[in-house]
Amino acid sequence: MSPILEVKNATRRFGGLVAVDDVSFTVPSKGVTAVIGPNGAGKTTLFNLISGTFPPSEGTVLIGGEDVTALKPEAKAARGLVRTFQLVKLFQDLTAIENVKVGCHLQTTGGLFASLFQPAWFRKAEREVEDRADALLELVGLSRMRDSSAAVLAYGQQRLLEIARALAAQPQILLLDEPAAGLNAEESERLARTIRRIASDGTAVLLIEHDMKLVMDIAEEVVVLDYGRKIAQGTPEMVKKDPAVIAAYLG
Ligand SMILES: Nc1ncnc2c1ncn2[C@@H]1O[C@H](COP(=O)(O)OP(=O)(O)OP(=O)(O)O)[C@@H](O)[C@H]1O
Repeated sequence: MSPILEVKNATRRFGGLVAVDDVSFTVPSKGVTAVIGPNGAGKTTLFNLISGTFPPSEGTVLIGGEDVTALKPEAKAARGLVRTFQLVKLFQDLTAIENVKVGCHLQTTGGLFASLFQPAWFRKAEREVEDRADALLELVGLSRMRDSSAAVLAYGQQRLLEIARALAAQPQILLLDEPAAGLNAEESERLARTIRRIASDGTAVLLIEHDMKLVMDIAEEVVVLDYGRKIAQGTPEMVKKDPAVIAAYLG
């Protein structure tokens, strides 16, 4: 399968510190790829340079074969790469459905004129957006919280809602930053099912995760970082047995 995302020899320095050191890997256009590694291994930095928060000091990032290394997050989103954050960034005063609709509206056009005068085509488009947002709430198991404001949702529900909103932009590749952080066992299980569904529906998923069980359950491919370097890559079974990985986690 041709890769949707390619990271080639990516390096990121902060002063004298090499946070990401000559890392290369590809993400196929379907399935779940995970990046793991001990604290400070460089996972967040790698995510930031993939999503465009800042560029790598050296190396390239390609989406669908196009060099997007220097592009900002919005420009990368327009090319199909969307991310969630370790800390939830929802609109707390909006309801669950409204938050997802905001994600849909990043794509739809119409503008002020249409929203004021509501011509038939606009109302139809609005209905479609609403239906899509409802389907996404269903996917993440939040239909019953549809009209509750984001602020009253439990933390785990907010994390799932953030994923629904990211999916509303119909990304080709979804970056999830520690999606299971702070979730209880039941919520993690729901999350795992949701991520598998997303991936089997044809979106590539790249995630950073500390929860090993989740990674082992859902990832087809695992990239392991330690001190900024890629020390292993392979199936969960392979990396679990890799002596370098075991040493990194024990060390
Ligand atoms: N903006 C920055 N300025 C200076 N150093 C930084 C910056 N961001 C990260 N670092 C350093 O780069 C290294 C990698 O950090 P990073 O947050 O990417 O690791 P991580 O694998 O995501 O860690 P964790 O699992 O704890 O979130 C660390 O030593 C960190 O202190």
